[in-house]
Amino acid sequence: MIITDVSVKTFLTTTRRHADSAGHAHPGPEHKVKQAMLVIRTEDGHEGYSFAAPEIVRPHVIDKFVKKVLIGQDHRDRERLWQDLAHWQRGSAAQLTDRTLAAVDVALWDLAGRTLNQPVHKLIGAYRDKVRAYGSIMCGDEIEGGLATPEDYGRFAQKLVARGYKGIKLHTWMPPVSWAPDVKMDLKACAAVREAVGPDIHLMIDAFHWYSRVDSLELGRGLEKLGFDWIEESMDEQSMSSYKWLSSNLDIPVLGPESASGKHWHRAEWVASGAVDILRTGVNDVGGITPALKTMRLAEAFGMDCEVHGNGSMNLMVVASAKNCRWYERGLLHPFLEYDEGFDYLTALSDPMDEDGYVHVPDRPGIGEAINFEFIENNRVA
Ligand SMILES: O=C(O)[C@H](O)[C@@H](O)[C@@H](O)C(=O)NO
Ligand SMILES: [Mg+2]
Repeated sequence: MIITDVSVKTFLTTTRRHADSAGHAHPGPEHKVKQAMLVIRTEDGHEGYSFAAPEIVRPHVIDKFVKKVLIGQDHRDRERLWQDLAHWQRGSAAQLTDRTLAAVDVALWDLAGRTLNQPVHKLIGAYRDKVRAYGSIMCGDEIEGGLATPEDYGRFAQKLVARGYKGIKLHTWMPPVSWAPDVKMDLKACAAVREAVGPDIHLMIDAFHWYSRVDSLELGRGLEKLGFDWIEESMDEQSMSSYKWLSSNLDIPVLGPESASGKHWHRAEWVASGAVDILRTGVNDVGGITPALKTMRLAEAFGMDCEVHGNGSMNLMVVASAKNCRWYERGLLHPFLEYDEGFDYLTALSDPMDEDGYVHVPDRPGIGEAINFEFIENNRVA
C-alpha cells in the first residue's frame, strides 16, 4: 500500500476544441494538444491515474511538493495526504494550485478503486448508478450556423431534446464576441430556447460572469418569466455580497460559487451568508473529489442542493454518491461538435447517456476512465 513513485506521461491528443482569449471553449479545426496523465504507483505495482493539463502536473510541482508529500506514504490515507498538500499551498508561492491537488486526489481515489477492483462511487458510498444530465451548451459565438443568434440556440436546443436531454444550460455570448455582453440578447436566446423546447424542459443560464448587480437583476427577472431553474455566475464571484444582494432580490434560485477559490471552507461562508440558494462544487474547482464531497455534505446539512461543475468521471463520482444534487453537467456542447465521439485516449465514454437523458455511471474499477494505454504510449512526447 506504500506509494513508491509519482510520474507523468505527456502525450498528444486530437481535438476540435479551441479556447478563446477569455478561456471559453469553441469549435474549430482539428489540432493536436498536449495532455498529461499523472501516475501514482505503489510498492505492489498498483497504479492510479488522472488527467490534467501538463502545466498542472509540471516537474517543478511534482518534485517540489507532490512527491515529498506522497512518496513513502500509505495511499489509503487520502484525507491526510490531501490536508498535507492543502496546507503547503500557502507557502508554495502560488505554485501549488487547487488544480494540482485535484489531479493528485483523483489519482489516489482511482488507485484505491483499481487496487480493490471497485468503482469509486461504490467506495464513497453510492446513492445512484444513473443520473439525469443537462446539456451544457458552449458560450455563444459569431460562427455562421453555430451559436451566433437566438434562433441558433433554439434550433440546437431542439436537437438536444431529441437526443434525450431533459435539461439544457445556456452559456450565452461573452467577450471576445464583438458585441457581448448584452443582457437583452441573453434573454432573447433564453426565450428562443424556451419557445423551441416547451415548458417541461429544465433550463438554466450561466452568463458572462462579470455583469453588474443591476444587469444581473434584469437578467434574473427576465428568466423568472421564462421559468428557468437557476441563474449561475452572472457576476464576479469575488463579491459574495453582490450575490447576497441578488439572491434577496430574485425569486429564481441563484447558484454558486463555481470559480471562487477557497474550496469547501469558502463555500461554507456562501451558505452561512445566504448568498446562494443552490451551492456549487467541482472537482477541479475545490481541489479534488475529497473536498467536493465535503462541500456536498455541507450543503446537505443546510437543506441545500449542490450542483457539480463539469463533466468527466471525477465529477460523476461525486454526483453518483450524493442525494442532494439533481444533475450531471454534460458538455460542453456545440452544433459543430459530436460530444459522443469522446476522446482518442479513452476507449469508451465516461458518461454514456441513454435516449431518456440519463447518464449511466460506469462500473469500471477506479473513477471509471477506460484508458487507452497503448494510444498514450504511442503518442507520448514526454
Ligand atoms: O466559462 C466557461 O468557459 C464555462 O462557463 C465553463 O467553465 C463551464 O464549464 C461552466 O461554467 N459550467 O458551469
Ligand atoms: Mg458555470
